[in-house]
Amino acid sequence: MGYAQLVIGPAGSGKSTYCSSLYQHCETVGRTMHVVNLDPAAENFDYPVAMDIRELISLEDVMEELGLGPNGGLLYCMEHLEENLDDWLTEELNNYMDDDYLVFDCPGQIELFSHVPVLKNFVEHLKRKNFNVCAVYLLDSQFMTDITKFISGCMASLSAMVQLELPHINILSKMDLVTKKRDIEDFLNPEPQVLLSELNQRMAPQFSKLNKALIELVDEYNMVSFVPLDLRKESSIRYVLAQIDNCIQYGEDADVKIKDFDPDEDDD
Ligand SMILES: Nc1nc2c(ncn2[C@@H]2O[C@H](COP(=O)(O)OP(=O)(O)OP(=O)(O)O)[C@@H](O)[C@H]2O)c(=O)[nH]1
Ligand SMILES: [Mg+2]
Repeated sequence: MGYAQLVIGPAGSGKSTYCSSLYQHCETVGRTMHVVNLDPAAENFDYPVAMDIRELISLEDVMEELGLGPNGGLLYCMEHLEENLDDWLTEELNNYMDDDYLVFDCPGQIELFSHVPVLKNFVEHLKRKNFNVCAVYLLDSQFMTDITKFISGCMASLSAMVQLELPHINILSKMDLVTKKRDIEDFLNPEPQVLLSELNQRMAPQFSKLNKALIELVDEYNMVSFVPLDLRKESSIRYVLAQIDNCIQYGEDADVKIKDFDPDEDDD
């Protein structure tokens, strides 16, 4: 059994920075994990790249040879990845062993996890290869400062949740940029009634029915739980990682193994 995080979220939400901070954290605590680059447009990395989509296909080539723009080119690259799951990905995954922990740094184009099936098929492939996978959805705390942005962030996260059908953890990134902690707290543990009245204040009266339906949706799916992440704090990274590990049952088998090798136990 392998373990994997699929790190997704809008462009610039801090996915690659999160991956590299997570990598450093794991180094510090003596834990092995591998970060995989799935962004064909990425150029600079703050983490050692364990697997790299750019070895399969280069965005530059695609744009040049097919005359595509950056976003169309990216979709082409991802579809190419989808077509190569059985050979390229399978071969790459063969380099990893049973208990390995992989973190996939995904591109930020939102259509990848809301419209096209590539990530869904990618995840299905990982599952077939015996990986426990969790979606880690990053949302920039800077976009959580008012109710309309909050709702829009929730909807984007929900669309990924519905598409991928994975255990799903929402993370509020860049908490170091939040100066007024109280503004954010309203959104970390929101009261549906408070959200609704704020939303009604912002929107014209004819939206009140829609507002009610949206808040009910957000409330019922219990998707409003965002875990704050402040990369300056080791304790914050540790907490986020523990939540995710729990989600993919990482560490549960390890406990059993430690027991198996208990030196104090008689092996008669
Ligand atoms: N202050 C602060 N800035 C951050 C943090 N995380 C990321 N950033 C900055 O936000 C910008 C985008 O970060 P990335 O990690 O590249 O974001 P990304 O989600 O990988 O972006 P794409 O791959 O382009 O979608 C960079 O300028 C980062 O330095 C954080 O925790 N705090
Ligand atoms: Mg990135």
